[in-house]
Amino acid sequence: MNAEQQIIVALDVPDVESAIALVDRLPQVGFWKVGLELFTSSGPTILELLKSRQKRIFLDLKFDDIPNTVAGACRAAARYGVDLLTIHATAGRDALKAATEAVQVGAAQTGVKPPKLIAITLLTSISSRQLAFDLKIPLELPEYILEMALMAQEVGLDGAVCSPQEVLQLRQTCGNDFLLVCPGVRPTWADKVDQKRSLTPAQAIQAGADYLVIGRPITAAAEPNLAWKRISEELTTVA
Ligand SMILES: O=C(O)c1cc(=O)[nH]c(=O)n1[C@@H]1O[C@H](COP(=O)(O)O)[C@@H](O)[C@H]1O
Repeated sequence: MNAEQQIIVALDVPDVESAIALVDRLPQVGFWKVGLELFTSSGPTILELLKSRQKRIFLDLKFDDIPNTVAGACRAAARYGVDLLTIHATAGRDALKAATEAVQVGAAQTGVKPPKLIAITLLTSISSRQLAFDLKIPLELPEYILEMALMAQEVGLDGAVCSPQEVLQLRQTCGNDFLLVCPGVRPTWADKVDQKRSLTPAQAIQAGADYLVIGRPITAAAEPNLAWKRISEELTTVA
C-alpha cells in the first residue's frame, strides 16, 4: 500500500449532494469516511453512490449502547458491505463481543465481506485535563487508551481508533496485525480547531498508523486538490 492509500478523507458535510460533489472533485481519493452528520442526513444512499464509484467506505457511526442494541446496529451496518465500522470501547466488553459476532452475521445475510470493527479508545477532541476533570477517569491518558485498546483486542476486534500521539505505544503493545486508525491529523499549515492530540501526517505514519483520517484540512481548504497534493507529498518523505 502506498502512503496515499493510507489516507481516509472524512466526508463531514450536511447532505448527499455536497458529499458527491466533493467525491467527484477529488477522484484520486479511494477511501472515504461517512460519519454521523452525513449518514443521519442521507441514510444508505451515500453508501450506494460511493460503491458505484468503487470507493472504500469507513462507516463511522461510533456505536455506544447496551450489547443487544449495539449488536442489532452492527448487523444492519455490516449488511451494507462497508470496509470499516466503529464502536466506542466504553460500550464495554460485552457490547464489544456482541458487536464482533453481529458483524459476521450481518455480512453473511447479504453475502458481503464483514467490515473491520474498530474501537474508539478516547476521542481525539479530549485532552488529558478533560479526561481527569470532566470524565473523572483516574488513569493517565496514555494508560487509559492502552487499556481500551487491549480490551478491544482481547475481545477480538480488528483494531482501534486513537490519536497520532498514542499510536507508537499501541503499535508496540498490540502488534502489527492490530489496525490503528488515526484521526486528529494536522499538517503544520492546517488549523487544529477542536483536535487536542494531533501530529502531522508524516509523524502519524512514522509512528505506525495504518490509516489517517483527515477531514477539514482537505475538505474545508480553498483548494481541496492542492491540500491533498501537499499531504500526499509530505507522506512520500516517510521512509
Ligand atoms: O472515529 C473517528 O473517525 C474519529 C474519532 C476520534 O477520536 N476523533 C475524530 O476526529 N474522529 C473523526 O475524524 C474526523 C476528523 O476530521 P477533521 O478534524 O476535520 O480532520 C471527523 O470526521 C471525526 O468524526
